[in-house]
Amino acid sequence: MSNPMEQAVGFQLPPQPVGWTKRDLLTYAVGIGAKKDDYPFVYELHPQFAPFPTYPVVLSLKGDAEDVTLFSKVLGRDEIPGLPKFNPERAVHGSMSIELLRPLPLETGPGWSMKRRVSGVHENKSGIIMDLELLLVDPEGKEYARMITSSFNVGAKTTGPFSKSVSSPPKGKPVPKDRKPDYVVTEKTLPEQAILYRLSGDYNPLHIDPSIGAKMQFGGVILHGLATYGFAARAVLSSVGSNDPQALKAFSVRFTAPVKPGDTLETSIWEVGDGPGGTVMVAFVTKVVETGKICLGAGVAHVVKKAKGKL
Ligand SMILES: CCCCCCC[C@@H](O)CC(=O)SCCNC(=O)CCNC(=O)[C@H](O)C(C)(C)COP(=O)(O)OP(=O)(O)OC[C@H]1O[C@@H](n2cnc3c(N)ncnc32)[C@H](O)[C@@H]1OP(=O)(O)O
Repeated sequence: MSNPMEQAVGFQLPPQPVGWTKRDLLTYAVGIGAKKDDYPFVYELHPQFAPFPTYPVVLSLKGDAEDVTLFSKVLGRDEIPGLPKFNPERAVHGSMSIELLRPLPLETGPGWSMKRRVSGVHENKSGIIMDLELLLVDPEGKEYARMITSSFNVGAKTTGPFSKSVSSPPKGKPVPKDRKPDYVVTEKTLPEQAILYRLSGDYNPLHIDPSIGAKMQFGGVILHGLATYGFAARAVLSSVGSNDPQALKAFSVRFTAPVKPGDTLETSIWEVGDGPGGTVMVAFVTKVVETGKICLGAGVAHVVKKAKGKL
């Protein structure tokens, strides 16, 4: 008998209304660790002010909300046929990828949305992973970003091993074992990093209520995967793309170990060849310095290489 999760693969959810303001862009920049001189992302009157390019990754949880939302209500997961009941208290973010298709505006008006479909479902010994493909479009249907986000429902089960996908994130190359990284960026997150990042729209209590992380065996609060993702994207964009907002064309990771607010993140970056459209293909990993564990693995980015200059 076929696995009931077959029905979920390719399932289209209704488009999700989304939107942002300049203030949302500034809030996101701070949530991913931008510093006081991190122009053009932290000052709206700077001549090159622009969205940090990974900004759209917040939208599947933020939607078009301007206020706090209830995390358990925004996932839309129960509408998908064939999947076992979703338990938000046993879900972690498994992976995230974004491809930027055209420059993002500084703010949106009405009519922006994300088209959404389940692009893959996988069951393994640890649980069930659902991949959701998201396409950010303006009111005329012009495409700005394509994302694949995977949620890992730890401990969920159906009839056994299963894996089916209709679309995948950009493929990378493994990090070279025979040479040192071209760049290493080390940054300490703040003990308050999660309470800052959540203001971008992910109000999952896992990142503020220590009792939830304790139940999940994390020993307390953990940082949003997408906050760590943003730290790594800043490291890659500043090293290879000279902080040019248009230089990052794709950025993809797997979340391989939890990070605690206050941990130090070390991102090791290698240029590994040509990427599509005149970009450099970049491979990277991010390590938690205090534990030595890799927290972002399978990192791949496509970046237009830029010489360092003053923005
Ligand atoms: C927008 C919607 C998003 C969803 C909502 C998210 C809301 C957020 O607020 C939540 C968060 O931000 S949580 C914080 C970020 N995420 C994390 O910290 C997770 C860190 N990773 C882990 O804990 C483990 O790797 C763990 C638990 C993921 C897996 O660990 P193990 O159980 O030890 O599994 P392992 O033995 O390593 O692998 C088993 C099989 O699973 C595959 N796999 C592992 N990691 C994967 C990943 N990240 N994505 C996809 N597949 C993955 C392995 O390949 C392996 O497969 P197989 O058995 O077929 O070989």
